[in-house]
Amino acid sequence: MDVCYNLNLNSPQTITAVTTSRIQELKSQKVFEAMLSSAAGLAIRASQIAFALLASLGIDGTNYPTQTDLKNDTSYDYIIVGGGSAGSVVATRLAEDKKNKILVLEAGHTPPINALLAGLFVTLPMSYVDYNYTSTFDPYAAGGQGNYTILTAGKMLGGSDSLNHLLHTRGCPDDLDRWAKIVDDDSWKYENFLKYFIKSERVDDEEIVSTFPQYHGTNGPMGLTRETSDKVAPYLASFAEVGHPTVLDLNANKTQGYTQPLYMIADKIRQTPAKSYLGLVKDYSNLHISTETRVAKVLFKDNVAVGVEAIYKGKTYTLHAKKEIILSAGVINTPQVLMLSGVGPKDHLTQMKIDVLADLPVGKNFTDQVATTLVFKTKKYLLPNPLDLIPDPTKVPFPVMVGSVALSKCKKCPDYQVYSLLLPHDTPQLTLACRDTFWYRTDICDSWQKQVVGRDTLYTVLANISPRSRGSVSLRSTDPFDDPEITTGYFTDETDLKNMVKFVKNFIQVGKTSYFQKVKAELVGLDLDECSHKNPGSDEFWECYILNRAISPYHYTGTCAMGSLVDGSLNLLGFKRIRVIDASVIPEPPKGAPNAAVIALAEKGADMIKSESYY
Ligand SMILES: Cc1cc2nc3c(=O)[nH]c(=O)nc-3n(C[C@H](O)[C@H](O)[C@H](O)COP(=O)(O)OP(=O)(O)OC[C@H]3O[C@@H](n4cnc5c(N)ncnc54)[C@H](O)[C@@H]3O)c2cc1C
Repeated sequence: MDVCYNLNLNSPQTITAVTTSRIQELKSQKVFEAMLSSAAGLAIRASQIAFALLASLGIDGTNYPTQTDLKNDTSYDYIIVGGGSAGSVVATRLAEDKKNKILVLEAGHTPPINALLAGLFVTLPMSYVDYNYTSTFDPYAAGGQGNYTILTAGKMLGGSDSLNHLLHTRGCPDDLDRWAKIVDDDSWKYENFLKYFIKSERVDDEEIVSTFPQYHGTNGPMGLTRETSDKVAPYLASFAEVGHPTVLDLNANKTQGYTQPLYMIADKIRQTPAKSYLGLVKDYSNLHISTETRVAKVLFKDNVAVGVEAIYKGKTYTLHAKKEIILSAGVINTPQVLMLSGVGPKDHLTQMKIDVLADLPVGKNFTDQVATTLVFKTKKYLLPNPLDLIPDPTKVPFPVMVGSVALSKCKKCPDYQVYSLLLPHDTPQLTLACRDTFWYRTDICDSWQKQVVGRDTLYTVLANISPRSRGSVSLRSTDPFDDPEITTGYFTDETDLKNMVKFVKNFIQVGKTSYFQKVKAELVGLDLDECSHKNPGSDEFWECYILNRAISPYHYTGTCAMGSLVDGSLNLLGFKRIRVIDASVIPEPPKGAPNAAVIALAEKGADMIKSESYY
């Protein structure tokens, strides 16, 4: 078997063998070698090593609850599987009531210190705090990544929130109203759900709070700060010139327009539920957390969930839940745990030789807001000489704009969302975005980098926030440590490709505005070999471009969807004392990045648990 190398920060041996197919592919494309030989790669590696050393000194340890000593056959009131975005919120809210004895089982580690520093987010993927998942072979929509889509997922307390891109976007009120209809439960309607967004937030921006007091919270655990950079002003004006207004906040009464992002950062620290929520209860004696502990399966007695089987350092523990088990292992792993427990599609479980407890569509409906990238180069004009910049690890290292756009002015909700980064000329920033954040092939990133020498760049990730295509998560084997099989399903519904072409054409109109003309803006990277036979600018060309430059923005949802797998109270259908509370229950994605909705959903989930008679 071919083996490639990945830096493992947790281990004294910094090189570990990793074997997923895409990572093998990356090796064959010499990404890692290129990283090691380039200035950008060296910078990443140097900071990974530096922060590994800090982490190994335990400098970050005080931010989180201490490790519990697992004992076989112990009983708890609630067992939470996965201490990620949702699991941390539920654990905190339940632990606040000291009568509850809570156990959180988290497969990953305590986050390293670079997970708390926004400017270092690029150092986290492909390290030991990432599952390093890849899709199944996909020559149709994953060409730009070497035929396997990279599907980053956080493997640490705080889950994917501990390594995500920090953008706080709630989506559109209509999202919640649709979910309410799906489960026929008005408590999910936006007007009733808004309180959970508010409860989770501590917005540190006077202008937003004073303009929209009815929409925002100022006392919640998740601190939020708005980026304010004067560098983006001419760009915002350009988007306004083509009909997309500049707004103060996309999370209040307006959900369309361009704005500067509200980041999950406060007091210079990344806000993750692991730190911001669990940190509040970290010293409570009723909260028990075991990291590096993989839940293999849920144990049922008849149709009642009574415990879990978990593996810590090679030893298997049986742990009992007197009241409930809450599955919060995320869109990829919650279905894995359920299927290993005998709950899933009958044919698939039978094929895997797993006894079937319930035939349910677990793992179907995998949804991701598939994206593509558009790169404008502009005159070396706006941004200062990068040599004058002193990188600040507590800040996102470049100005960003978020745009939410509907193609029709009559629509209530946006159709696509963009994250536009302003990258200074002659820095490795473009390579960091292209190769080390969105994992394009090295030859693509090298070519883009060459084409922007001496020029500033507007690097835009454009996501289809209402995709119709669906993929799936299934088991590769019955080994709980084996990666599940993930098929993204990107563009399997052809409407998505047609719509994406419309979105791209709508977005690039900005190239015609007065400012873009003044700075001689020009799209780069349109000379891709795969599309050389297409007429540039035609719909066919853009379809080809999109398929060959498709990426995941890592906004997965839907594999245990409300309505088909869980009810409006997030109870697993057909079973008792078991809920799913994480992004997997979201039946249709929110019209924005999902984390804000996941955290609010977990707040609501905790309230629903508290309303049970046995609580
Ligand atoms: C690179 C990246 C960038 C992103 N950027 C943004 C952004 O800017 N804004 C935004 O809103 N959203 C963003 N997202 C998405 C957002 O972070 C996720 O939607 C959200 O974190 C999902 O929360 P969750 O609780 O469902 O799962 P997670 O937060 O992933 O938590 C699942 C947890 O369960 C643990 N686990 C898994 N299996 C087991 C098991 N068998 N036993 C025990 N524990 C287990 C995992 O280790 C993990 O800690 C991004 C995601 C990624 C990966």
